[in-house]
Amino acid sequence: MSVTDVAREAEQFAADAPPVETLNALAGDTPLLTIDRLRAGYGPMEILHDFSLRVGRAQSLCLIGPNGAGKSTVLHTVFGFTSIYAGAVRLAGHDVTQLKPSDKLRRAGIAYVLQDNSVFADMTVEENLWMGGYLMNTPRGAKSAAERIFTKYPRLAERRHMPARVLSGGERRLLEISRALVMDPELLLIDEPSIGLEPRFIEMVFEILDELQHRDGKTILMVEQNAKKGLEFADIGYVLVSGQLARAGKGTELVADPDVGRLFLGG
Ligand SMILES: Nc1ncnc2c1ncn2[C@@H]1O[C@H](COP(=O)(O)OP(=O)(O)OP(=O)(O)O)[C@@H](O)[C@H]1O
Repeated sequence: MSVTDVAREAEQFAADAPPVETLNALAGDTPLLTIDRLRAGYGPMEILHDFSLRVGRAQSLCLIGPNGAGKSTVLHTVFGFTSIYAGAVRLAGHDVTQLKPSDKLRRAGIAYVLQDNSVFADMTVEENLWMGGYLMNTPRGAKSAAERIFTKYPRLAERRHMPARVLSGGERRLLEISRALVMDPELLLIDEPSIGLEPRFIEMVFEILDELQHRDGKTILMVEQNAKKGLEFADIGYVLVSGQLARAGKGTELVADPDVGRLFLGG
């Protein structure tokens, strides 16, 4: 099948959006994040069209889909980086649609781990963590949060006085995730956790995410270019095509779905 055929078939796939009842059933009785009929984009350019999403407390949801489908734009929108033309974003029933990113972090308990390498390379590991608490009222709060994280991740503790630039790729990603944990968020938005990492570090990152979800009760909304890995990890998978929701199901069910496999998991 040619690339054009795949693209055409993926578009047809998108014409069949799942009903909101399916999204509700997947998220269970206590949705933490609810997105309803969202239209959002950048300036005048609408990227997400009538997009809805539900993820329950302490659940994980992975967005997959072709390049440019708008997966990262969903995360940008939840965090407050896009223009929202219609629809609503709610966290635990509270409307957070128009909250700015600093308030998402400080008041709503949403943290965002960016796709790009975002460590402050010339700062130490410890200083990077303190930066995660820059919105706290006192530096002491950030410092004690950093100590909590060092107890949890000895790998970072052993390197606390080293500049972040000397860390391996996996350690950098651990530091980025940890920095987002300083404010003790309830919802973690993670863009491409495995991008650019060697296989052994990919496993490490997914183990950390698993622990955050299942031990610490964090809710995770992520985008993952390694779609199979992301769907195997997540409770819920959504397939996004051209800014529209094309399919939603349990992650493991989507991995086993032959259409999803052929069109989005490389066969
Ligand atoms: N900050 C921005 N300003 C303007 N347009 C943007 C911005 N970020 C993304 N876009 C556009 O929005 C569209 C969707 O991009 P997005 O990054 O959300 O897709 P994606 O599904 O995450 O893609 P990929 O898998 O390639 O990362 C693209 O056409 C992109 O050019």
